[in-house]
Amino acid sequence: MSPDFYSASSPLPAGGTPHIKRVLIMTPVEAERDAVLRGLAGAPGFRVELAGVGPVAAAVSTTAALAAAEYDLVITAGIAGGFEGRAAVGSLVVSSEILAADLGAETPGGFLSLDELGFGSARVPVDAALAGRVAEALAAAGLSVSTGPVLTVSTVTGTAEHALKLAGRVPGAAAEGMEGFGAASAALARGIPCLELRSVSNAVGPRNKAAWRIPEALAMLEKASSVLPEVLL
Ligand SMILES: O=C(O)c1cccc(C(=O)CC[C@H]2O[C@@H](n3cnc4c(=O)[nH]cnc43)[C@H](O)[C@@H]2O)c1
Repeated sequence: MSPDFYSASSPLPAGGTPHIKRVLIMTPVEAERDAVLRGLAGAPGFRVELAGVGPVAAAVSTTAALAAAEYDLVITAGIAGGFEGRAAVGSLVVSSEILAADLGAETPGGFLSLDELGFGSARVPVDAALAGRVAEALAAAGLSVSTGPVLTVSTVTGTAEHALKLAGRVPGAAAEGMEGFGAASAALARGIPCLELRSVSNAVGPRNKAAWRIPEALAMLEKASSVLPEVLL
């Protein structure tokens, strides 16, 4: 998708998205759900559900939510790690694709993804036009946003070496979370488009609890959520 970084001067296409009437937003935990709900401020057409933490919990809970009601779009929304040079702490990331970065096999020659192994796919595509519209709307609201692949991992990255490995494995990797691929796989199974919206609370890399900015990331997630009704519905 181009451009990868959006500015407030990017043109915003007018109106919502005609075929989207009901949006399911999955958040890992309550604090993220509450931030999204505050941002939506009761806008009709949205339902916010808890995904749980990790890809399996997200897949199971999203599958259940999609069985209970009809939706036209599934969004995973929450805080995340941002890759250096791609998504700074305090900024937002809209997924250009959603992938399970650690689903594959380690070999003496390096990591092989599920796709390379021939066992299916560890990637769920995202509608580029939709992701672009959302990113442009967030930028037009004055928020700092980039687009790029959002990685789903089962283990939070905790070293610079592993962060570099992931960035090398996925060119343009923007953010790392733990739920997107699970929710996206549930949506894909029903033929429903999906998106991931992440608010960066920490850098992907060496563990540094003092540098986490969780309240700020939740505040940014709330602001981002307030933009969704005008751009999606
Ligand atoms: O203990 C740690 O070092 C640590 C560092 C970052 C995040 C965690 C979590 O347990 C939070 C998991 C939760 O938040 C999302 N999240 C936030 N930052 C990241 C990250 O850098 N990498 C992966 N996931 C992250 C995630 O989606 C979960 O919902 C612990």
